[in-house]
Amino acid sequence: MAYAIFSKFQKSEDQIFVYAEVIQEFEWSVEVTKASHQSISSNSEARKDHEKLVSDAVQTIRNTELQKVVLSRKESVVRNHSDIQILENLLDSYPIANCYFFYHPAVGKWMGATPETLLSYKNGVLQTMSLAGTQKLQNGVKVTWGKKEKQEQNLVTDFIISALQIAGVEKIKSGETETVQAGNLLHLRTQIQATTTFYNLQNCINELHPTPAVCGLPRSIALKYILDHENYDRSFYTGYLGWNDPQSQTADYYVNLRCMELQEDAIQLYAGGGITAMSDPTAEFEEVQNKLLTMASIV
Ligand SMILES: C=C(O[C@@H]1C=C(C(=O)O)C=C[C@H]1O)C(=O)O
Repeated sequence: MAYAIFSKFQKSEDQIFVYAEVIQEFEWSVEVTKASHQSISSNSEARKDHEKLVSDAVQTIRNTELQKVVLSRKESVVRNHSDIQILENLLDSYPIANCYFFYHPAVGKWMGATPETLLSYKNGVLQTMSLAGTQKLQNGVKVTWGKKEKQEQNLVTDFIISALQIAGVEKIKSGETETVQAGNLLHLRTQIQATTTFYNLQNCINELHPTPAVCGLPRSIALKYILDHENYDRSFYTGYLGWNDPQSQTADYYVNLRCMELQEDAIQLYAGGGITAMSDPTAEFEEVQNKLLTMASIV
């Protein structure tokens, strides 16, 4: 029987498994979104806090063995639409992302449009990706990437390859690094594939998650840094979600990014970015604002 999984950022916390008695497929024809185009308030307190968080991390990276850490924040915005309208806006606005709506009484309601595959599996082939580095899409402007973005994405690629090796997969191949679009943002992506058995997938996920695209390097030090400094609970943000079907031996898991938690009157938005020795606190705050905006504009 197929089942869906919704997992928190921290592996030690509860995971939600939902067994699927019925799987229904439907087609969605994309329409021009009726979204509210709400903007994110760039309140000076939030800016000051995030810039301080980033500059402290840059100092730590320069002076210790920490190489990269992903730092994030949560922002509450007013809800203007019903759950279903927000889901429609999401599907209309991000047709090439992996859009989801997850509801469970123990968890509440979460939605997202994630650009990042943690792992997908079909016909004995596992696919994953290294996704990092962010810039705003500017129509008509040739895309170039700075040293900071290339280096931070490279760290993720190297980590993924070694995690897969530890998980005992075979025939690891990585593609060219390319620029991909996610809403109004661009990222650097390298696709990576390998062969393995269906029964080794959980082991692969355990090695991969959390990748340095959402945590950092070295992983245990970055994780401790996040828990000690971020000052809020990421909950399901930067966790993973997806489904798994032992019968057809297929699986699809995504990293929970560009996501939100839906409450009665408010929506909690979550976003972050990778910090390295080369990070500029002002630019990092703007990057997080741009990511938050992908969701704020449709709720
Ligand atoms: C952490 C997030 O995104 C991740 C971090 C990125 C970056 O630092 O440039 C880019 C894509 C994602 O791997 C997020 O969207 O909240």
